[in-house]
Amino acid sequence: MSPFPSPSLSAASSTAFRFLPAGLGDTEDLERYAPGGLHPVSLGDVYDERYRVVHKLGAGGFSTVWLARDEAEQRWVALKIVVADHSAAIETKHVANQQAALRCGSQADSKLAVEYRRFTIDGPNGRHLCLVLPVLGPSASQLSCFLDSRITPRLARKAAYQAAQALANLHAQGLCHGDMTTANIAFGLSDIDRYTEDHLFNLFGTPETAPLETESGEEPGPEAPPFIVKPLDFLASEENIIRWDVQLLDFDQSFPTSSPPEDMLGTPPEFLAPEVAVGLSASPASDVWALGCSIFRLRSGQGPFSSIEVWSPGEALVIIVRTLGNLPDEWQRVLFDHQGQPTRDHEKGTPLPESTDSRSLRDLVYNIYDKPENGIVETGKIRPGYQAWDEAENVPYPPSFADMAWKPKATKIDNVYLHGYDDETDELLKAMPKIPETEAALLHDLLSKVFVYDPAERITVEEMLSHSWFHMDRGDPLPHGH
Ligand SMILES: Nc1ncnc2c1ncn2[C@@H]1O[C@H](COP(=O)(O)OP(=O)(O)OP(=O)(O)O)[C@@H](O)[C@H]1O
Repeated sequence: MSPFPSPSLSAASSTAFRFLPAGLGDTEDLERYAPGGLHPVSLGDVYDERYRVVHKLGAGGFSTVWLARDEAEQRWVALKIVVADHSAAIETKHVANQQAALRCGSQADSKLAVEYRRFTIDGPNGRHLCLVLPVLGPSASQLSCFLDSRITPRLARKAAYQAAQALANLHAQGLCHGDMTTANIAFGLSDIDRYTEDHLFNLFGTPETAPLETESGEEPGPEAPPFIVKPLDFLASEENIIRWDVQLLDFDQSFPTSSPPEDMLGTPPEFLAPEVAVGLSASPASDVWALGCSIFRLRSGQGPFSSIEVWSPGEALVIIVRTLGNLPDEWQRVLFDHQGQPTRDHEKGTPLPESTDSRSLRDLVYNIYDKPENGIVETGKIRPGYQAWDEAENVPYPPSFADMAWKPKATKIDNVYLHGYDDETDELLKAMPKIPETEAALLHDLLSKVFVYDPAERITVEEMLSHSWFHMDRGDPLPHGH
């Protein structure tokens, strides 16, 4: 059990829902179609007299992102439309830093995906910042996600190296990213501008939509769109247009190394460096910690300090301590409030709870599992079958993705597909083939230089770039077509 009540869970349980789920899987938070929230976008809308919305690319905590045709330049763009409440803050807070990131990103081969331009939209829910971005493929969080999706070891090393190069590039310019997570590492697409709208629909299907309905049966007002759109799935096509290249995106939290923000970073706690979690400043070293977490997730499908119990800095520290041992003495005196945030207020704060169990970074690394040959493992045991909720989960990616990604849930162990988070799955995972020992030794060596408490002792991203784990494939040509 978590020592802190989860803010997100308690907020959700106390809120009545206005809208019925759209039944399209993972979409934006529909309740944010309200004043101050998301802009209601419909397919076919034209913004800034030139961007025609053709499909949806995704949604995040603060925005919806749309595939749009730029009629002025005859090219595809991603329109990121930020919630109204957040727009002004992003616009004013980091303009200078973003400009610096833009300058840095405009250099050839910077591996930073920076916006082409920005404008604002006035709508029923307020004024929204709208960023015009290059269209990218799936994020590393989508492609390397627990039992749903994994990337091949070779691609994991390449993507990790490129993410490290991108971060080194930023650091060399005196900037920190501030939100270095797998959600902000995205795979590129091979020349999407060569496709017409019809061609894209042939590849990925026409947009799937569902009417937006309210719990009460009343008609939604102008604050909500009439239809919700299912995001385009780049892995749903037989043709693979995803490149073996990644870019770093989202510079909303970037800052000059010389003036770190005073507030806690908005980074998901599982990527938060321990010094930041105890209330000290973010720095290039805290980016390196987050990069280490991202590298582990790229290679294994999950973060080293991820868990359903990690919602706050305090909870992240509990799992870090369980893995790396006691915090430095001074940090042990820091108190945490009931939401797991560090506080100096002795009335509101309590020390971190003592860790009762432990695990090692070494075990985490050496237990990374890989795809079995042909997606099948036979142990000789007879196991009871398991009925998946959605049989599509057990269908592997099309063959054109074979050298890039695989689905653990399409893996059969004895007669059972890998399915969910229960004791049986833990048992099934033991039968999966593990990362080769030579690679595990290198990865463990790299990560033990990253996951060091003292930021001054932590490896720099520049130093990381020469580590042998990244260069294991040196001399081996990339798979055909990459
Ligand atoms: N340039 C892009 N090209 C293609 N898809 C994109 C692009 N930018 C974002 N997306 C898609 O939109 C989703 C949301 O984007 P993003 O994570 O940047 O939003 P956000 O509101 O800043 O969210 P958060 O802060 O929660 O990460 C991403 O997961 C991705 O699927």
